[in-house]
Amino acid sequence: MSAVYLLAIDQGTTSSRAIVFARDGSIVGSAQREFRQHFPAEAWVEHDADEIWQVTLAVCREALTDAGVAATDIAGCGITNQRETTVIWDRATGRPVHRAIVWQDRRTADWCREHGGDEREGWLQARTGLLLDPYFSATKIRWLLDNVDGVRQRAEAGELAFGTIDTWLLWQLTNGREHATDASNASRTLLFNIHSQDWDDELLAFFGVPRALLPEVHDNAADFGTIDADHLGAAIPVGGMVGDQQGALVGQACFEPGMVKSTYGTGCFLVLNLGREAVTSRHRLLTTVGYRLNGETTYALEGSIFVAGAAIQWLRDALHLIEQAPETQAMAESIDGTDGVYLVPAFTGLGAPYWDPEARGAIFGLTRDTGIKQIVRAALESTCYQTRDLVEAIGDDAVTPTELRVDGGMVANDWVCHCLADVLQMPVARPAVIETTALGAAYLAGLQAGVYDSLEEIGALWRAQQTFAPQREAAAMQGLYDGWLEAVRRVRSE
Ligand SMILES: Nc1ncnc2c1ncn2[C@@H]1O[C@H](COP(=O)(O)OP(=O)(O)O)[C@@H](O)[C@H]1O
Ligand SMILES: O=P(O)(O)OC[C@H](O)CO
Repeated sequence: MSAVYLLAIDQGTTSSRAIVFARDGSIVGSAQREFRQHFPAEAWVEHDADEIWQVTLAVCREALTDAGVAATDIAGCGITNQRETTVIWDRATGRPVHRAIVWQDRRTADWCREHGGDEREGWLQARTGLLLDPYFSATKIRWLLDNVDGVRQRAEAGELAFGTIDTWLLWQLTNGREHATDASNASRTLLFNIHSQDWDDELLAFFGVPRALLPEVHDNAADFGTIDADHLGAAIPVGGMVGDQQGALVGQACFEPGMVKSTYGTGCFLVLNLGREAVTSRHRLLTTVGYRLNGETTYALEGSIFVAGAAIQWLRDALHLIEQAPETQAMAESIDGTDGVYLVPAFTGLGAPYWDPEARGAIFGLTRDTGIKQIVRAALESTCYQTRDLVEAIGDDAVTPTELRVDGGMVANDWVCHCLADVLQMPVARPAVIETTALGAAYLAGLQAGVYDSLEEIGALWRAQQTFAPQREAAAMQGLYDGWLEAVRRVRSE
């Protein structure tokens, strides 16, 4: 019998990746390509959905070649994606009516402000677990319906389809046969009721979105159709679909309530498994679908920090204090502390749990002795302090985790992992397979294909590459964290 492989498509904000995994979760081959970012106006961000499809198809082919695996040896494909990003296309031609509006795009901020208010926000949070914010898909769809010629009429006539990027790729991969999404992606639109697990007519009426636009919503491991043989050389079933942060929750095998993962890329997304209970946050964290399997929903609480690795990019590209991100490790290690220097990277406001779009970044505590190393270390520390802000909030809303599973480009930095363990006063585990998002999608496809029988079987495959235990004293860390809270207080707009 030939070996069994799984193909994961990871369609991110700046690049598409495809990875071929073996049954044990090891990587056999991969490929990655970046695509163009479009910034047509201040705070607007768009992607060309056709370009996304083309680069994604290309990396799938390249990954199979890199792995030396034929499409016929792939038991199933899983798709994971940048979430919320919105595409509307013509069902007859498969052509988008406009460029995709990306999750980062803020063009609907005024609409959100005008239609918000405590009562309305409470109503939305109770149904969707989310906030009224341009981040989510609903107001992006509305903008397309209101601003692109003929789109509202064509949508109402059933001629058009809406999808997040998972749905768009599935449509293309199946040559227009499948118009479907999964519960985790649907739960990021503001149109999906996370309790009834269905599109919600009252939400659709509020945002003015015709139901005819919407895809079917499946479990995360389900029959999503089959990739047409002309794309990859043989028909491949699509058995898994999941938003990327929930994909990492699965890839990190956080299957028990109270388990939490945190992904450190450009920003940072921390996701806690809530089990069957859709806890409502008092700290403006998001209640979302972690995953839905066999019709049973596991909920999750999510906190997002806008700037994590992006602060390191800023040190490199704007301040020219470093040439490469990995240099920051030795610089931080070479001093005992920042001598009271704090860097609050609120470049685009503050995310969870503050949600203060008007706040701006600052560096505090500068003296004649402050040098590059102190500023670099303060930038790394800011990511750890912001993680503690989120952990404190989820502890108050739900449960304080006992361990943090981390992934993403920034945790290649050992010093960051040590610092996280110290600031959180809890062990920080870095897994052997760092591509957790794609791995999660592959696992879901493997569940559907019968490669795995259960989440327990998948959980047993998870291995820590290294676990970092707290080394510095709790009292000293509390003192440093108090200094951070004071620095945040000083940058806030209210
Ligand atoms: N050794 C390192 N130390 C600190 N930051 C790092 C290191 N390596 C990468 N980074 C940061 O991690 C980010 C890249 O991580 P990645 O997971 O690829 O992000 P994304 O998927 O958001 O593009 C960059 O912002 C970079 O500055
Ligand atoms: O593509 P990423 O990794 O930046 O993730 C984007 C998130 O899904 C947005 O919610």
